[in-house]
Amino acid sequence: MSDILLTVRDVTVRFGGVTAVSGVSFDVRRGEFFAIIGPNGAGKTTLFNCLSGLVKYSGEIDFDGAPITGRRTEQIARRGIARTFQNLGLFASMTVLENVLVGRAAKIDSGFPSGLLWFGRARRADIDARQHAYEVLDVMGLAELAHTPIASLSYGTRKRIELAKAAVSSPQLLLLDEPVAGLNHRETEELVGSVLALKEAMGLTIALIEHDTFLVMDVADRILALNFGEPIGLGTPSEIQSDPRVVEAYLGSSEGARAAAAPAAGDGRGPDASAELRTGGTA
Ligand SMILES: Nc1ncnc2c1ncn2[C@@H]1O[C@H](COP(=O)(O)OP(=O)(O)OP(=O)(O)O)[C@@H](O)[C@H]1O
Repeated sequence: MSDILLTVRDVTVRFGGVTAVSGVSFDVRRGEFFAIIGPNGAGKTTLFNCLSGLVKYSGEIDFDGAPITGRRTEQIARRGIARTFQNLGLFASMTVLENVLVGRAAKIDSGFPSGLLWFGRARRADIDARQHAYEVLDVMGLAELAHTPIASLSYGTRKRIELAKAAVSSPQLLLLDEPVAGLNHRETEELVGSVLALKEAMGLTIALIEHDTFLVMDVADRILALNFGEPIGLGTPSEIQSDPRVVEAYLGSSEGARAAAAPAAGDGRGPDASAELRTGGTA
């Protein structure tokens, strides 16, 4: 089995006159925590939409040794790519467990004929799904909320339920689209803790889009930086942090790039732009 789970080769997306993603190539290794950063409009969400089969693109994407280019969203989900979105997709009147089980349904082939002919098997699948949903909630420390209606939970907890819903399909690759947007410090820590616990327990590979660069530098194994749809840097957090092109994109000036390349902060030669990137400068 190859060490590489996902390969993106020369992917380009155009919307009319706008090139949202331009010639992007990268690999994601099995078990890796991979992050995509970039200023507003850099093409991050569009790139995720390519991975989920939601937009048409030129180029090639392979997942787990086979092409997924041209595949429909449901086919890609069944192959093992799950995703959270920026907006919550939960049913407020349903319980936590019921919502999480909606995520499991994406994985199960419970078409009418098989449900009819294999009642015993379908019932078994339902029991297994519930058990697995409890296990996922338990890993996240949320099992006691299983029968609580979503409507009575805080926004931060709902975000974690959204995560459980994506994880319950036992994906190989979990795509997280700005999962901590709108969360306070404590809620952010809880959500990141849940992501890392799930990654460990389920052997997940994670790809994350995130504006909070401090968080990205803290959790990612490798980072891809985009600007105006183009890849401008790919490497470890420390490589990205000291990459003049990345710093320039964030600060919008070559002055920033020079400052980032400086050997140390506070040497009297200007602002420490790499510190800005480290501590969560606006993405
Ligand atoms: N459906 C669409 N139709 C036309 N243009 C689009 C569409 N979706 C995205 N774009 C444009 O493509 C570019 C990239 O957008 P995208 O949302 O991928 O960026 P992003 O990095 O995710 O931004 P943000 O951080 O603000 O979410 C932008 O110029 C955006 O306006």
